[in-house]
Amino acid sequence: MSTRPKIEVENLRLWYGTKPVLHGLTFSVQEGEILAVIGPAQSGKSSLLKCLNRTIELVPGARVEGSIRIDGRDIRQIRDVHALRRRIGMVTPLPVGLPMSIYDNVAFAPRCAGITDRRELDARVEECLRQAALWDEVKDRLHMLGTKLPGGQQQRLTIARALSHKPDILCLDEFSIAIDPVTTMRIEEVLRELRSRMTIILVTNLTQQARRLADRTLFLWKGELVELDRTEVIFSEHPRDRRTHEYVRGFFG
Ligand SMILES: Nc1ncnc2c1ncn2[C@@H]1O[C@H](COP(=O)(O)OP(=O)(O)OP(=O)(O)O)[C@@H](O)[C@H]1O
Repeated sequence: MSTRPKIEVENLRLWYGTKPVLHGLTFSVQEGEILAVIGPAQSGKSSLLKCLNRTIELVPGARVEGSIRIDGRDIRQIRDVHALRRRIGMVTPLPVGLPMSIYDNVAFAPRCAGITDRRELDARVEECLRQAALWDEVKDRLHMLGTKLPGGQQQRLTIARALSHKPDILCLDEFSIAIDPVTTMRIEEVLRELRSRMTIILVTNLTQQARRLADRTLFLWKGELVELDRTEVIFSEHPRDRRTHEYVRGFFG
């Protein structure tokens, strides 16, 4: 992990209509680290991810204050919002396969980016499916409908699609909610492999998943950043805040 901040969030506030949801978050994410964001339901974890890729702008009535910088640049100043979103791969809780073949699911973004050469596309599809630990299972049926895959494979296909943009940041929102423990472990291995190449933000209700994977863990509670520290500190007997201790021990959630 480098010590260069990839993402710098400063005094980030969010409202849906008049309802305050994020209350002035300030933190940074280092290049090449896995940062876990944990917290009970409705704490604002998914909303935070939406602020990062500016999809929050698609939510009627949402208002954002404060700043987010990626590689030192304020994301509000990025004119081409689609270019920003391509840099940030997003994996949602339930797999969202496009109604097309496995191959086309992964080739979709590169084609949109203008790649037409078949060999280049083949190579990109294979690379992304390998990175998502899915290649060996699907290489002989790439032209099968992606949505026909079982849930765990579909979620890995979603990851392959997120990687097909060649993002330098990968955000995962409760990626294991609909998949079995064995597939979850495989994807966790994939994330450990990917961390050397990209910065990863992992939103999870599973505190033990954060403990297994994250370099640092941020505890969000009712839109407030309660504590951010190295994961072993957050899960130790003595995190800084009593609420962190109670949450990770399962006293509330
Ligand atoms: N589009 C929306 N319009 C209005 N309120 C919303 C919207 N999306 C989320 N909220 C509210 O914002 C708050 C934070 O929700 P968010 O989904 O960000 O939390 P979360 O920590 O990701 O929760 P969960 O773990 O249940 O997914 C909740 O009170 C939720 O009801």
